Amino acid sequence: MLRIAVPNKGSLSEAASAMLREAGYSQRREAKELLLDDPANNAQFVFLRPRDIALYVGSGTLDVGITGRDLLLDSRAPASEVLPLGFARSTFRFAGRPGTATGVGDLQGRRIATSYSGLLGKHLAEHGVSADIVHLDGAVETAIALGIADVIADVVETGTTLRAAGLEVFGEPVMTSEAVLVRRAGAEPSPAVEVLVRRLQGVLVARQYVIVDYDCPRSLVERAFEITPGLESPTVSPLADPDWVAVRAMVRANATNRVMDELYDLGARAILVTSIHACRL
Ligand SMILES: Nc1ncnc2c1ncn2[C@@H]1O[C@H](COP(=O)(O)OP(=O)(O)OP(=O)(O)O)[C@@H](O)[C@H]1O
Ligand SMILES: O=P(O)(O)OC[C@H]1O[C@H](OP(=O)(O)OP(=O)(O)O)[C@H](O)[C@@H]1O
Ligand SMILES: [Mg+2]
Repeated sequence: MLRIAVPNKGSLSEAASAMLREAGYSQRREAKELLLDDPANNAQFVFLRPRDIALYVGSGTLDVGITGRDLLLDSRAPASEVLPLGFARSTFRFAGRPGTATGVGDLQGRRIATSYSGLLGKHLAEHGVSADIVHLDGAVETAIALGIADVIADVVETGTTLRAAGLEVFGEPVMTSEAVLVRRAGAEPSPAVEVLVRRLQGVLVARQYVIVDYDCPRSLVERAFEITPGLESPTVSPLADPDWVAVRAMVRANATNRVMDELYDLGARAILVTSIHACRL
């Protein structure tokens, strides 16, 4: 049986369960459930703090888990990323009151508040900077106003929290993060994990791509293929009119309208866009 760690609360929790549900697995209905058996898929889900997931997976207690890339690195657990999952995207950055510092090189001897001491410590060491790390559980942005830190290192998404605290980012981002599927480093290949990965990849593709169908004059197909090359190559079917063909190709969902405009301008007609419910590439 495959044992899968899933975040029980926080930014990752709902999106992780939604993705697993889309991939055909059972997910809990009650936020307090800690364990969920999914006999149809020979799987068991264990709902844990996202910060602890890499530890359970790295120790081999659980087979795979969903956590944040930043949490994985912060944990220093012997687990590695198998598949990026495309949600909970964020950057990990330094911030302070305007004018405090311009980069990591200015942080020698300063007090830096963070919930990611492992990640920050490694970054400072890589830059030869010795600073005083103040470890906090959350609400790190308030630490400067309360006088216990000079700068912070924290997760930034929209920047709203920083602005509200009167802080500005400085220097290069320490890292970019998103939700990731993790496995014990060096784990043996496992058919059950491969099925999970293929299913999750199918969800990612179904979310990121649409199918475009259109009719195209035969004389223009080469130029139409440049607009819709598809993943491997577009499907072409004959039409009753020998001068026209029907074309079908996968297109990035965020390019849908640009592609439709370009096809129309080229001379394609009856351009239809359909969402993908599920797929295996
Ligand atoms: N505002 C955000 N936008 C995107 N990702 C975020 C955001 N806040 C946290 N994350 C990501 O969520 C993961 C942290 O999850 P965790 O549940 O520990 O913290 P949280 O979402 O801040 O929850 P809480 O603070 O309620 O405990 C990290 O991978 C982090 O990058
Ligand atoms: O750039 P933003 O879109 O504002 O998002 C970033 C904020 O979101 C998270 O905080 P959360 O609400 O989880 O509170 P916490 O600091 O207590 O973890 C994170 O720790 C940042 O504070
Ligand atoms: Mg938080």
